[in-house]
Amino acid sequence: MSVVLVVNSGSSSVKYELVEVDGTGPDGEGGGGRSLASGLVERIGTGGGHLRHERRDGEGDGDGGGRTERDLDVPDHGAALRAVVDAFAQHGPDLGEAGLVAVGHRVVHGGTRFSAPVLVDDDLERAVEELSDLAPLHNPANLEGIRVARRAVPDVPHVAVFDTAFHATVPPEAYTYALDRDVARRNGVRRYGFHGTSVASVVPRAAALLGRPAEDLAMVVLHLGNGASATAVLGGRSVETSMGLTPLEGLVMGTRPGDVDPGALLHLLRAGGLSVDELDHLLNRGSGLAGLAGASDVREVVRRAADGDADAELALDVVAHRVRHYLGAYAFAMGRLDAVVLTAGVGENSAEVRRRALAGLEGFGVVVDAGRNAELSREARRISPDDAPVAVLVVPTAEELQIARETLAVVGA
Ligand SMILES: Nc1ncnc2c1ncn2[C@@H]1O[C@H](COP(=O)(O)OP(=O)(O)O)[C@@H](O)[C@H]1O
Ligand SMILES: CC(=O)OP(=O)(O)O
Ligand SMILES: [Mg+2]
Repeated sequence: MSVVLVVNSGSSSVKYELVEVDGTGPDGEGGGGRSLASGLVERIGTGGGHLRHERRDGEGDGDGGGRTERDLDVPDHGAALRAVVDAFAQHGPDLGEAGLVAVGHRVVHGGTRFSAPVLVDDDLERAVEELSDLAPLHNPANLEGIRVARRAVPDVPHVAVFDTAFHATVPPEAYTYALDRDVARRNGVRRYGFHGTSVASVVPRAAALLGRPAEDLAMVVLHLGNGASATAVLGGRSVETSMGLTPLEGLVMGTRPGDVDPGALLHLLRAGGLSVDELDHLLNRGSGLAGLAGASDVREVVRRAADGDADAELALDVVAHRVRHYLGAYAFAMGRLDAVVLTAGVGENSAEVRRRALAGLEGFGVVVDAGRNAELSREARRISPDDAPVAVLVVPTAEELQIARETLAVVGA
């Protein structure tokens, strides 16, 4: 039994989990994990942050058993991480007594240098910083998390687990952009892909649900959260993915547009009068659902659409249209399709987005059973009819457990 603290710093949130891992077998299969505590700091940098801390080790304080919630000011990810450390100190479990063997950190961009998890040191911190330009919503947050956590928990090794790593198997024809090859090479312009740890965590669960080895399966994994991506997974390996050099490409997201004609960006710079920084802000924070419908949270957009808001209605249709675009492309890229796997905040919870995205695909064997789709469940499950040619599965992402396992593999505990 080994206890690992996992820190998942996202664009506007920090998720964390204290996991007891039993066994470190092959990726995704080996041993399960028991969550001792987990939590979330959200709405970072908005002036109205919120912390939820939950302990599941049977201990606990206050009326809500092991659950504590409070609003607090979290101007940045450093402050969020300090709040997390405080929450453990105040409400437990005590990190000093938990038998912690390592801290695992999600790092979004690993560039070409990191295709596997590595120990954190000052050099790694510098590398994460240098890649910040390519993941401005994520790498700076990841780095702040690492810095605060290293100071707060200095006695155990810290490990960085990269979103990009799982996509190291994508072949050259899929990661190469058809730019001038010298310009592209000099500037390191190629597809990397992200959300890889999440995808790696759902593939074995999907295979188990189907009762077939992942090696035999062609799946498209739709990670639909605040960021969103599609990944073609053939024989258990990533062969194509929708995010690119940066986490801007591909599907429509909470505040990011996904694919846009690059000519439109030149036009905005030249004729639209935007500065580079304004364009950066537009693409990373002012587009996607927020840009189309005025709200980045799918729950809010679905509410507005139900109330007859035409912008919200169109936004959901654009989201669905782009999902189908990638689904079709990846089925053809793989030459077959056994399963569509939905995961992350939206994929796991929004029956409405699932319904819209997969509507009208019966001719290709993709069918969603309305009753199964509407069921509220936290379990991995099938939402297609049992006899449909393509299985449609909802599988909760186990990003934190996956990071814990990969962290343990690095520290050899
Ligand atoms: N019950 C729900 N119904 C619909 N959408 C939900 C629900 N819960 C969460 N979401 C959506 O999930 C998104 C967050 O997904 P998540 O995977 O946690 O993103 P991230 O890791 O990028 O912060 C929210 O923006 C929200 O739109
Ligand atoms: C890479 C990425 O977009 O991550 P997230 O969905 O956590 O923002
Ligand atoms: Mg996420």
